Amino acid sequence: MSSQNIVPARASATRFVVPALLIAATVFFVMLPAFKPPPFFESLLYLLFFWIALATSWTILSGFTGYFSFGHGAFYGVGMYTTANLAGTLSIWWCLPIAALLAALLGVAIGAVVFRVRRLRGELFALLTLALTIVLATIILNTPIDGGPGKYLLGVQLPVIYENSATTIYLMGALVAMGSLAIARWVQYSRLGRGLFAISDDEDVAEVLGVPTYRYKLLAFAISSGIAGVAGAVQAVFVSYVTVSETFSGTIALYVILMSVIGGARHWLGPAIGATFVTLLNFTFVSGDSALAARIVIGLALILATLFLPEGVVGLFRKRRLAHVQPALEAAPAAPPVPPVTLRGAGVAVAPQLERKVILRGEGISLAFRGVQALDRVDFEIREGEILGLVGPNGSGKSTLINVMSGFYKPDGGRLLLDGENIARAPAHHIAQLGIARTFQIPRPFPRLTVLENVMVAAMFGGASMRQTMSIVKAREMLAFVGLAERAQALPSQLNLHQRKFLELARVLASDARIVMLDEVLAGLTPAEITSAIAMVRRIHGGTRTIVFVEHNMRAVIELTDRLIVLNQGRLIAEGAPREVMDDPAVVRAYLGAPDAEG
Ligand SMILES: Nc1ncnc2c1ncn2[C@@H]1O[C@H](COP(=O)(O)OP(=O)(O)OP(=O)(O)O)[C@@H](O)[C@H]1O
Repeated sequence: MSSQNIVPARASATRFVVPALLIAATVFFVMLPAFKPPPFFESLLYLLFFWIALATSWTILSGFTGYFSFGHGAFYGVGMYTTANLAGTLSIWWCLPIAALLAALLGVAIGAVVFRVRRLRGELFALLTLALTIVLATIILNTPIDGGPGKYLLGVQLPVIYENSATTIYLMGALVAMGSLAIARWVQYSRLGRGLFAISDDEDVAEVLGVPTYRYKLLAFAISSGIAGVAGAVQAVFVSYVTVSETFSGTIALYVILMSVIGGARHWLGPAIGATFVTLLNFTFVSGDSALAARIVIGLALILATLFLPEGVVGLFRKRRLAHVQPALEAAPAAPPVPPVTLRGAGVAVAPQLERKVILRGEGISLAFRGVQALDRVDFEIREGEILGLVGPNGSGKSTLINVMSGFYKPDGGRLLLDGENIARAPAHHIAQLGIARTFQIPRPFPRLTVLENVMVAAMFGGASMRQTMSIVKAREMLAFVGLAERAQALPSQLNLHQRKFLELARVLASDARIVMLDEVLAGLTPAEITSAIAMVRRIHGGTRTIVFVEHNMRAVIELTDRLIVLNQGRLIAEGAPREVMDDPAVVRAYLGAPDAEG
């Protein structure tokens, strides 16, 4: 799936083939009425266009971003009723943009509230959109927008472009469908798309890597609902009688989901393939008077697609491509080779450390989780170019502190000063863009993006803030650095734990972070892998990069770090040169679990 998202596929000559085909198809459909096809053919094509536009619009939000909407009928309905109410007084050419705008505004208004709440993902989001459709239908039914009996559009004057106004509707449908395909394709391969696919895979990680998740989701919602609005606006003229029961019936939402899932919801062309399949099937069976048979076949297709084609029909081609590179992936070494690096001896003179500039300072950082005081007025500083060890027994607050510094959690109290600016309440993506990057204790790669794409996201959205083409170069460079060049096209599930940890390292490196926070990067590794990982951390440091190193492996801590801070039960209990700190009686007591650990 994901290998088709990737930019290099577009960097070749084929980059221009698809847009040229889209333009050619648009010209073909616009010219078609000149050849006088039978009227039923125009109607059939119009229906096809309508479903292509609607299913494609659904995919931009739900397929790309992973926020499944069951309420797409609401945005389509806004478009329907915009035309139904305005077409008597305004030209249809005005109705279409107004419908798009109103539907997009509704999408943004809902998103502005819903996307702020982390909980409202998955099935909760789906239920909410369903509820929204019901609320909207009730409002429209009980106000002059509809009023109850429905709205007739028989008096609407449509410009005649060919011989009759029916062809004008066909033309509008063709343009909306082709336009929606062009927009979906643009979104998929753009920076926005890169962010949306990352959000779909792991929204929290996307945010921590620098993707402005809230803004991107709103944008996707606006584009998606805007297209649905225009499709509805044209459909109103096509059906010429608009009722609440028809417009807001669950069928519309169900059909677009069905079409997208069958065709492939994570690809711009997937919904169009699904829409073509379902519409033609419906047409064939209904014209043969067997609507029930059509439903059975569509249902079966959905079951088969769910079972065997999780990426839809488009996934068939994608799988073949991945299978093509599989032998090369298998041939790659199991563990990335790391050049021998001379480890620096333990303990570094304290005086030069103190002279280093403080780049991040925490003052009184506190955070409690339902009664558990994970961090209790912690004061600390991180100095430029040092490797700072952050240690402490299990549950002492190390990961929580990393989470606070990366913006993953907001502290209850205290200040976090980066070059003097308080970033304690800044969004995580902003902190990433300021050059603070982190790895996760248990690696969290984007599962459906390739290894290369995973690193590209960090290069594009982190401190480096690169353009997409440059991010490929950077990602390749960083994968080579950590020894994963051969695995660039693999999916993270094809990597072992050691390699997944190195993938996380490649991500923080690609982001050009000033401060790199490594959360238990050695946990779960074999002794040989630990040696290679320690060498890698040393190489990443390169004598200048600032690293915060959270670790339980004391050999590694002593070997690597310039300075240590020790947490116990959320409090900072010691700070200083590694060996001195480890000999500190308070630290010894904390590790041995003595009750008076604060000593
Ligand atoms: N999201 C959360 N919800 C509730 N409690 C939490 C949450 N995150 C951390 N805690 C609690 O906060 C305390 C500190 O946890 P934290 O994970 O920061 O410790 P740690 O030092 O990283 O531990 P370890 O070395 O085992 O990873 C623990 O008591 C933990 O249970």
